[in-house]
Amino acid sequence: MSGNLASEYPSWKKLQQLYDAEHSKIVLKDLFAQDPKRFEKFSREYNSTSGPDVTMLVDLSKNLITEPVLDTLLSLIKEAKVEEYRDKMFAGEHINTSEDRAVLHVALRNFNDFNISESGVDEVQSVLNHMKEFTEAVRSGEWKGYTGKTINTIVNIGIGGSDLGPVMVTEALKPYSKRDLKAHFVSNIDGTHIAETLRECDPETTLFIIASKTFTTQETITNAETARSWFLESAKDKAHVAKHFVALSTNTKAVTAFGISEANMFQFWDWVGGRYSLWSAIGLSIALVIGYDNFEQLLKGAHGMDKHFKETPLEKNLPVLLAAVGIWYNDFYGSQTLALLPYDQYLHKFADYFQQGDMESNGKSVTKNGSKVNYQTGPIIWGASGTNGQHSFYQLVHQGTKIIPADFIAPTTTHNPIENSKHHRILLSNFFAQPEALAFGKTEEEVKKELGPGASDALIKSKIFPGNRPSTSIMFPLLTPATLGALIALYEHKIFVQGVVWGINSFDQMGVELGKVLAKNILAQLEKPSDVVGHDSSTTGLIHYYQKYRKE
Ligand SMILES: O=P(O)(O)OC[C@H]1O[C@@H](O)[C@H](O)[C@@H](O)[C@@H]1O
Repeated sequence: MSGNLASEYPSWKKLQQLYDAEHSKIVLKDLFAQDPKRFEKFSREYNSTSGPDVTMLVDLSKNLITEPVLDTLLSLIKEAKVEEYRDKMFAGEHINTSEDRAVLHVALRNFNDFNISESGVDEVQSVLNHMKEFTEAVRSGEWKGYTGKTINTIVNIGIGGSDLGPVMVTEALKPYSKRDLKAHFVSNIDGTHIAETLRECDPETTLFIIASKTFTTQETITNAETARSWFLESAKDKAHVAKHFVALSTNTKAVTAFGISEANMFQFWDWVGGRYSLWSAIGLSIALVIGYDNFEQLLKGAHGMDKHFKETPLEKNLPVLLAAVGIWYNDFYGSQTLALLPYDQYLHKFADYFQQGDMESNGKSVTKNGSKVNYQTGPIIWGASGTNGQHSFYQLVHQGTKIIPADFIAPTTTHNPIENSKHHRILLSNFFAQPEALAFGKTEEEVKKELGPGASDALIKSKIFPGNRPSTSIMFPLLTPATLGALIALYEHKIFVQGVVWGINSFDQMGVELGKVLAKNILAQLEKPSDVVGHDSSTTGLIHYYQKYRKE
């Protein structure tokens, strides 16, 4: 994050030479045949050294790497001063230079371990205490709605980082949830989202959580106002809002102007980036759903990974290793994407979550110094939970023209061992088989043997799997709150390492602003065709079409 161009580091040049000279010789089938210890060499086991016990296996051996490649990637990470910038982050230095802010999501899950001095850090525990007290009051039924009934439904209204984390985590930790507390998440400005949600809510028993760091986001404020009007249609008296609306925000003024009292506001700080905010008050819906103690386990699991990231040498450091292989594909193999493929239904929102986490962080093309990069930065993140993806897009992953690095993620044990864990054994057999098929493929000879004499050449060719397609496999015993915390933190720090190497600022999001400004301008012009000025003919034509056919 020095702002240097990555391509100017000596190791970058060496990697390019290695790629040019070696990549055609990096053939997984041969590498495994030549080295019976390849798995031992390229896999790492993580065991937490603080907080709850978390263990995780990260197997990098099915990646297109050799020891010289990995060593050079680690040298690149050293040359980019990742360790120095990591320490700056943990020390609260303002590494988000364009916004002059510290980047301290790690302080939200620190529990007084690392010494971090930045204003607000000393308030973290008191907000956690407030969250604990509140969640316990709601979950126990002590917190009553305006007619004296207990709360049985929560609606989190937020978007981006104020939505995706809570959605992903509440889904992932469903086994720990209070099943009689229904949770909804409204994000989209499309009125359908709030309208369909409100149809399932009773104003007497619903709690709205307005989650917005800035409390100015158009979607969230509009949805929150709609929810308040809907609520007041029944409750009538504005004084009842206090029992049914709470806010999670850094903006006290806007929260109180909305009509939510400060007592019902859960604060956080400008050093918490939206896409890193599930650990903050933004996690209130998570704490309500899984209980405060489980929420704390999530934080502690993440802290364990923070400690690992901060204290482990590069060659054993999991976020660093994931970042290293990602750079190798992204910048030398020319891969455009990274597929996140959890073989765990509870993680079905994991890829959605890291779409924002990774793409909003590293989707940049100028360095911190303002130089245009001459290499690829953040990958396109996508994915689906196994085995659904297998019956949809895996065809392209196996036999298409692109190299698609993929992370396969699975628990050894399921929360739902139904039918004697039969489902889980089938699921995991697929989890083991897919990376194997990707890596080793199927040769022409094997296809011929299988088809027997007389098979047409075209049929034979269509059944060949080229193999040598890379993947990383991540396993852990069970998807517990602490394990999930560690897994999320693993990817957060991977993103950090890559951002530092690429010299970009992973913590601003200037690219989301332009469209918002244009939309505001257009909104004021939608009334009549003569108001539509200052656009290209396409945009004008589209707005005119809308004006001609709309019915309101
Ligand atoms: O929490 P807020 O302020 O409403 O912001 C929501 C989202 O707003 C988007 O514009 C930002 O790109 C995201 O990073 C952010 O998470």
